[in-house]
Amino acid sequence: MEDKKANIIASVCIVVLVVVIIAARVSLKLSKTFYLILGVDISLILAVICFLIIRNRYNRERKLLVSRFVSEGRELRIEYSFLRKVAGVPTKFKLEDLEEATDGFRSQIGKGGSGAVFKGVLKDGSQVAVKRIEGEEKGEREFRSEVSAIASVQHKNLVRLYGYSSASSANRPRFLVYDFIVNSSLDIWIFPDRGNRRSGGCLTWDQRYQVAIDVAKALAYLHHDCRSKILHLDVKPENILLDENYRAVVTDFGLSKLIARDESRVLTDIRGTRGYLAPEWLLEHGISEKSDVYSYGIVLLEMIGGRRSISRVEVEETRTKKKRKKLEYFPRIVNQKMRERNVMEIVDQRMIEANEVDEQEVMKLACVALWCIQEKAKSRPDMAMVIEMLEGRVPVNEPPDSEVVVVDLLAADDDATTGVRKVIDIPRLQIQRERQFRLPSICSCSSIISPISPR
Ligand SMILES: Nc1ncnc2c1ncn2[C@@H]1O[C@H](COP(=O)(O)OP(=O)(O)OP(=O)(O)O)[C@@H](O)[C@H]1O
Repeated sequence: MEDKKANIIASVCIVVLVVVIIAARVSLKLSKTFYLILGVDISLILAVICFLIIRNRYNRERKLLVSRFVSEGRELRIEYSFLRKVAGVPTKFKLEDLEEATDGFRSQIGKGGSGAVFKGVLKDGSQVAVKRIEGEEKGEREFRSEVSAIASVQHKNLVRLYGYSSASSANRPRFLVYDFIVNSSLDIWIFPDRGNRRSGGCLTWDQRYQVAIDVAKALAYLHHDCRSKILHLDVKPENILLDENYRAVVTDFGLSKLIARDESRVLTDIRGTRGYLAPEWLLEHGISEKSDVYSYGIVLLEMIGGRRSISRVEVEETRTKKKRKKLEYFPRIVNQKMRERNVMEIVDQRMIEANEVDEQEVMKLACVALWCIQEKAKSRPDMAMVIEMLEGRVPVNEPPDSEVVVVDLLAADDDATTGVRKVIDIPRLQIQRERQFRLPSICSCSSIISPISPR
């Protein structure tokens, strides 16, 4: 616009000067004054033409420079976003992007303690799982620990955090965007259909064994190979996703804790899911990576048996013949059967029927699991050692005859039998020594932690 204006003014000036020359020629003939006016006019016309040439050249160069900067900037931005992707740096999404990706949060694929999870497709075609984190204070804490823990980790058995969207105001939900893992979580592949939770099918023995190794590798990486030690603190089948090849991908870092490499224990508020909690949450001073090892041990047992570590079974009273529900602690049964050399009796019946189970491997997995759930944290192996044992590079000895504490065995509600996380309230828990729960052998269950009052 500016250019056009200047060109018009210059052209008008030239025309005026030419008109002046013509008028002077007509009125003054070839007099001295005419030549003077002609000289001045020609100099002015030349000056205007020079000005136009210089100005246009300057403008052309400026435009070239600007367009070069713009294209370089675009290239830089593309390169930067590529590098972010390669380095795994999470992207910050706008709420509208996520609304568009999830078609207005329509297809819910799961629901956890912190909020619902939706399936979505991003503009570049990537399939994602969008987790909506609700709750003001708790939501913010979970959001922060999840982003800080997972943003810095890269491992094929850990879910990739694609991005996030933080709340614009305090009471609005936050979002975490993960890679979509097609086969959902392990629980639906190992526990038979439970009415409220659909069953995905029955994972084969080989697949279960592989999942055990994959999860061990993910945890070993978090515990030993990251700049800070990362404690997951919520290891359970619901937080182990299965990809298209039924390989495990550990997710949900909402409760995780980063601790310095040289810190061996850390004091923190009690968190996790009933049924998977290590006894040191209440019995010792602080927790450590061995608390994850404990939860992992419970998951191993659940994979072998195709049942929760704590379940309600119906029993008939011998005297009254009345039916009543009783809580059964699976690790205790595993221990007994192992001692009696009847380990195949604890295996998921569906795998036995398919005739696909290797007894030696069952023995090995059960022993590793019982090592992992030892009462004393220091008696448990670390995750690196678990991998060595599972992959057969280190022999697995029979676990020692030590006490194992059952956390929440007498919980009044059903949480421990469903894997649903509940905030655990310490003042409402007490530790009791219950003789009738003493196990006869390797894994003796002598302490019960139960709520003082039912919820
Ligand atoms: N990345 C993902 N890809 C596919 N499905 C997912 C993904 N993340 C979560 N899900 C599904 O959503 C469910 C809920 O996940 P979420 O992590 O919110 O809750 P949870 O682990 O069950 O409970 P809590 O958060 O209380 O421990 C999972 O069990 C799984 O079925």
